[in-house]
Amino acid sequence: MQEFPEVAVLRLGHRPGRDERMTTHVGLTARALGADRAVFPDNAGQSHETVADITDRFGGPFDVELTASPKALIRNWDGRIVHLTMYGERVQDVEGEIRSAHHDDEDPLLVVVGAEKVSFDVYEAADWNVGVTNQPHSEVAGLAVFLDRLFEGRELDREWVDADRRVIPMETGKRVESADADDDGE
Ligand SMILES: C[S@@+](CC[C@H](N)C(=O)[O-])C[C@H]1O[C@@H](n2cnc3c(N)ncnc32)[C@H](O)[C@@H]1O
Repeated sequence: MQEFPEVAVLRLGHRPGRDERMTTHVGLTARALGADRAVFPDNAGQSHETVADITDRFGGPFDVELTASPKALIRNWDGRIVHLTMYGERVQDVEGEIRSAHHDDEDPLLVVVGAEKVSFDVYEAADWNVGVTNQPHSEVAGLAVFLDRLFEGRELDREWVDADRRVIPMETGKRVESADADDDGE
């Protein structure tokens, strides 16, 4: 994809046990749909491991990190912040402004998604509070639609580097090849 400043996704809040799959899926969705990095709270070690393992096998570049203080990350973020929330402005109304700012900026963009109730200081810290519909649904769905709008679909054509394996798209059936097949001239 064309080089624009970094897009990082912060998962704010993680309830061990209950949120394991959701936090993992926030990371996998961030990776698959074009973000550069995901940051999880430091009690989400299992999700961190899973996302790192998928990146090792299916390629990157993509980083996943843990933080002891997600709120400090927001407070000290040197760039713009989007907070995804059902109470926010409609994504279709603000996506153009966010995209232009991201293209013009040299600073990274932080996309924040919650788990449970998000405190008001996050709404205030955000440059944009963005709703993907104003209906309650999921952080994974909201993130996927937002990233696809931000990148205007270009993320779907992304090339993956340092992958061990590659899925070959098929009309029917499942085919996964070793990425080394290219090196062997196959
Ligand atoms: C299950 S919801 C919990 C939200 C919680 N009720 C609150 O008031 O913050 C978890 C996260 O999903 C995301 N989310 C849910 N619905 C959304 C929507 N319509 N648009 C954007 N993000 C949404 C938000 O990031 C939210 O923090």
